[in-house]
Amino acid sequence: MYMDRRLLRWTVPLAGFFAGALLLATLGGVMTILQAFLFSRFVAGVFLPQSSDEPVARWLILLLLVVFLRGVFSYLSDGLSATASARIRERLREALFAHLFRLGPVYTSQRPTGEVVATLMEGVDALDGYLSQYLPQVVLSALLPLLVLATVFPLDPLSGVILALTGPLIPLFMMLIGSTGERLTRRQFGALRRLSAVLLDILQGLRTLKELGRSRDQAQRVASIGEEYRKITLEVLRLTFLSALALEWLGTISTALIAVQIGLRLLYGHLEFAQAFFILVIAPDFYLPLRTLGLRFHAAMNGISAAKKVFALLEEPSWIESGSSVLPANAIPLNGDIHLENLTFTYPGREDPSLKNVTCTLPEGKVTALVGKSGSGKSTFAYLLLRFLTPQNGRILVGDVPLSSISLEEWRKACAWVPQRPAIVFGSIADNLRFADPNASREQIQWALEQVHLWDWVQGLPEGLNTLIGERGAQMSGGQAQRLALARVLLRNPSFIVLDEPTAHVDMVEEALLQRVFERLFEGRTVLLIAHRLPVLRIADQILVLEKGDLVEAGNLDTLLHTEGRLSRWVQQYGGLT
Ligand SMILES: Nc1ncnc2c1ncn2[C@@H]1O[C@H](COP(=O)(O)OP(=O)(O)OP(=O)(O)O)[C@@H](O)[C@H]1O
Repeated sequence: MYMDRRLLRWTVPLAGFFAGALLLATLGGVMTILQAFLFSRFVAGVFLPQSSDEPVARWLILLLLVVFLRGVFSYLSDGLSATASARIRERLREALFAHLFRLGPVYTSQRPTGEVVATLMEGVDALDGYLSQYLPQVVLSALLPLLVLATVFPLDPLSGVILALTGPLIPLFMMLIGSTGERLTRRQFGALRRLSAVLLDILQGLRTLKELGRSRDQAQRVASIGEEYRKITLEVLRLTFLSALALEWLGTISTALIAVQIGLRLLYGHLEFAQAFFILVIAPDFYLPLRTLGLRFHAAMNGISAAKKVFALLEEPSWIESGSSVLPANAIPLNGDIHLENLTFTYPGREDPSLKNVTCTLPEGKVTALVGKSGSGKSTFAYLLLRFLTPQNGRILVGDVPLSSISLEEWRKACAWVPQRPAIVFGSIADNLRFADPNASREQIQWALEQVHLWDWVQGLPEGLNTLIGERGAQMSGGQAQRLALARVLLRNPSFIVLDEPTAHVDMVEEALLQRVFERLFEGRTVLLIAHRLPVLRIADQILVLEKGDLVEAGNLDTLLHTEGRLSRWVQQYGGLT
């Protein structure tokens, strides 16, 4: 039988639900046998003259009661397994989200978002068929036929032998088609993930694609993956229908075998009518759980393929150490100079380190700018400080305390990161600010917005702070989105800030506004400013120059400009600091 051990482990905390569902389904099975018995007695009572003194009305009332109870047991059993499945999926999704947070932005940025979303949404939902239908059915398909067999054998051993011999043909058939089914569903799920990834990428980059006139190519790309998905889905459906047909056929032939031998023996008077009729009525119910297992097998295959992807993501090793807090929380210095000592980092799968033996200090309360050509290691440097990555060699000290001994949670509270395009989530302006501090009062929010010169704008909006801003801040300009992100930083009041040149994509007016915001924001805080343009260096107290992962220059702007080095050469080559 197809089982996934890792998924089974997740069912353990809800074993009570599954046991309840199985118990109720077994009671339903007992009701099925009783129903067949009462039905055969009722029919015998109505149609056979020698049974005229049979309490027919009583059989009928009992029969109706049993049918009702069977329905109730089946409803409750389905409800319990569906609830267990929903809870497991909810917990799995929570665990996946938590793990994605642990993996951090470096991991998510190198995976297609659509693929991760498909695993989180469709992938986890695909487990439902496995958990709520297939898993209980595996047990029931062994239990219920045994129950029927135990009832039929004492009544009529010959029919019992035929049932016992034909029953295993169904699981045998399922095992034969199992590997083909598994291969096909794995391909189907893979195609679905690819389709989701491509669609999301296209939607996110639609404007660029239109500008480049490449939207038609992308439509063809979607069409070709869609076609691949259609073909594989049809193959899966063909296999599903063919196997359903074969299972029906096996069940019907086996029931017919029972019917023929019972009919003949009835004809020659070797069997009583009520007994023969009972066996005939109950025979299909012997095969039913096995056939149902066969039909649910495809849902299970889907679930197993999805489980592989879900657990692959869940077991993805993190590049971040959580850090063990050796000091009491109030004794951890979350400010002080930040020292980097011989820091080296190589991305998994890469040969060359992206940062080589870097040693420097970010002085407390000062602004350090980081410059270097694209790919020189600026983001890697920042990610190591933010602990999105853990260095393979060297260490970072905050004051005298190694960063690795500070708990990740404490450190994250002390840091703020403002990327070039900050995340503005769909929700109100207030929601976007409370992202940083869920307990922030209206006054604090107003204060933060005033500091970043957004309060007048917010007041002019019809719904003020409750105005909805779209995904990626669709109704805000780039500069306003930046300032909203800076208001969040103010609310959090961190001691260390990393900014990835926030003025890179804004006009001169906005840049001037941002400069004023920076003055207030940087006051008394240690700042690392990744600079992509030279004018921004004027704000910095210290400049670090990176080249291919090496720290090649460090000093203040005047010193570096008057030294023959990279920075002065770049200023001469690419324009001044205006
Ligand atoms: N996730 C990753 N996996 C493997 N290699 C990576 C990864 N991220 C960055 N690199 C490599 O590490 C080196 C430094 O990259 P990094 O992003 O730190 O440079 P950068 O100076 O920030 O560049 P940019 O200014 O273009 O953002 C580059 O060679 C890059 O290809």
